[in-house]
Amino acid sequence: RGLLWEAARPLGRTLWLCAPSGNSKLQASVVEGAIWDTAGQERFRSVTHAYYRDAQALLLLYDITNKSSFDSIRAWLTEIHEYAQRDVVIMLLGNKADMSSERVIRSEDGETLAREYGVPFLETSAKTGMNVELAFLAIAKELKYRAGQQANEPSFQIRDYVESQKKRSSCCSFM
Ligand SMILES: Nc1nc2c(ncn2[C@@H]2O[C@H](COP(=O)(O)OP(=O)(O)OP(=O)(O)O)[C@@H](O)[C@H]2O)c(=O)[nH]1
Repeated sequence: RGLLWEAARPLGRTLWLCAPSGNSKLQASVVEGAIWDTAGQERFRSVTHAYYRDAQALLLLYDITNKSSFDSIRAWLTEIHEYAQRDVVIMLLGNKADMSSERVIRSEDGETLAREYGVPFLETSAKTGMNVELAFLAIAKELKYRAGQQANEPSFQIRDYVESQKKRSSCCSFM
């Protein structure tokens, strides 16, 4: 296992069932994809391009307990702008939200940065699973919308969807 294995690991495969609406006959297609976990460290930069260059979506994670991980997001966004597909779906995630006692990055700071770059934002926890499904679901809905876009179909806005679902989960979390 060399540099390439350390730079990116396959996390799993996805199967999207796409059924474009507005068709008289149901045309469902199964689209297969792959999810890769790429390394964040500087020393892998030159290698990780190869893994995200053709990606349809990128989840950009920082650690809410680690300021340098947050500070490197701007550099990643600049790099993505240079190397990734022009229409790539990007989502910013502030991970380790379960570690509130060690938090150094406020949720508002993540939101402000995301707004600046026009990307959706969520705080997540890989430990508790908080918002993990929502992040992947939002990306899947965006890609499905793009793939089957019909002329008179209402447009799907990933940022609005994430914001509405975030509100919905916080409004009902006490129930
Ligand atoms: N409490 C908590 N720990 C987490 C969470 N996500 C990851 N960790 C822990 O953080 C450590 C680093 O996780 P990794 O997934 O290796 O982090 P990474 O950013 O992918 O690291 P690189 O691959 O080196 O870029 C591990 O010990 C994980 O168990 C989380 O949401 N909450």
